Amino acid sequence: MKLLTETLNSIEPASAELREQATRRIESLTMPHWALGRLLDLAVDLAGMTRSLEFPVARKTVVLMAGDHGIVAEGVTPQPSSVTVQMVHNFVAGGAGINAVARSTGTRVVVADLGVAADLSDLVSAGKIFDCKVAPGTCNFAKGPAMTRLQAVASLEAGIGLARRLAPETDVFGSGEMGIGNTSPSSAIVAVLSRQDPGPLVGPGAALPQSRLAHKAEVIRRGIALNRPDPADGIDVLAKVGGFEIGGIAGLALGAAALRKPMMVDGFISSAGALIAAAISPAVKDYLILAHGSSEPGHRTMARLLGKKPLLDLGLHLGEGSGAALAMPLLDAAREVLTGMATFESANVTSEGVR
Ligand SMILES: Cc1cc2ncn([C@H]3O[C@H](COP(=O)(O)O)[C@@H](O)[C@H]3O)c2cc1C
Ligand SMILES: O=C(O)c1cccnc1
Repeated sequence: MKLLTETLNSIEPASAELREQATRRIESLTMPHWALGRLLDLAVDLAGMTRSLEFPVARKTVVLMAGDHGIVAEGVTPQPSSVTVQMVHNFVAGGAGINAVARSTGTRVVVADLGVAADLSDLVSAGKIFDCKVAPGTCNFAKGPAMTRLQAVASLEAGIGLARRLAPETDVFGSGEMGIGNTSPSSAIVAVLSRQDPGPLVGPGAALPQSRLAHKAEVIRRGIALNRPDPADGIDVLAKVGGFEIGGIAGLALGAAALRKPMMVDGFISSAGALIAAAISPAVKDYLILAHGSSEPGHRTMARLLGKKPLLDLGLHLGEGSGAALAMPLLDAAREVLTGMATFESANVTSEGVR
């Protein structure tokens, strides 16, 4: 609890002064007013987060958190839990979607076991993954809480610990996850925090047939009614209906914000983690960038709660951090625009009629 408290105490809002300076600089650059659109909004955001007009974004790290879910016993996903550990081996071997996308954008991928229901000691002792296992899978939240409050705090602190450990070699964090069944806790989290029925927020996840969606929604509805998570208490929501990797993502977001570093939020599950972080500390939102709009239906509500517009809209619904890795080059473009463009004055271009 000490690490969490200390982290929460050191999160400050982004700098309004640096946002203002970035805006003034952009208005002096040789283009019609705000002609690079949301790339410029991104540049302003990054200046405010990092307190620098020359914000560093070169070193990008997606932290891929893995965990299993007791709710899988309710038939809410077409896949068996064993796919989680199989995919962890695939990530380490470089063969997954995230590995391919990350290679193409110069993004490093690190894998952490937050709660996989399998023995991963071989990969841990080989230094291939971080061992942050809270427990081998959550409990079934249709029958009781997914985890204890202590475990929820442990998962948050594991994420904070990863942010701190990776910070010396990271300018921008990205969130990623793997955990069969994890669209169900994510749907529960957005339902609780938006105070809505889960029905319209629930989607197919990893290809659950349309005919099973009503069942998935009903399981989640029952889990919420049974556990009665308190929407005003993010740790309680995480403990009652969350997941260990979701707690890890929330912790990563808190840790990054405390370090004044941006975190690129991936899709549906990562946004659930971001929502938990924001429920615990609203100022964390200043340090979050929403990479893309997931095709999972509840994601629009998540984006609204986070107060963010996704950068990309490509129909992605893979997770793993793939959308976060894909959006990373936009940060380089934002930096280059702010630092590399000429001003009207320096290039001797008239700004008449532009401002
Ligand atoms: C082979 C495979 C690779 C994946 N990579 C990410 N996910 C994604 O699908 C899972 C969530 O969907 P649900 O809640 O329906 O189980 C998560 O592991 C998520 O990362 C995958 C799923 C599968 C099957
Ligand atoms: O948007 C996502 O992150 C997502 C959606 C479905 C399944 N897995 C991940």
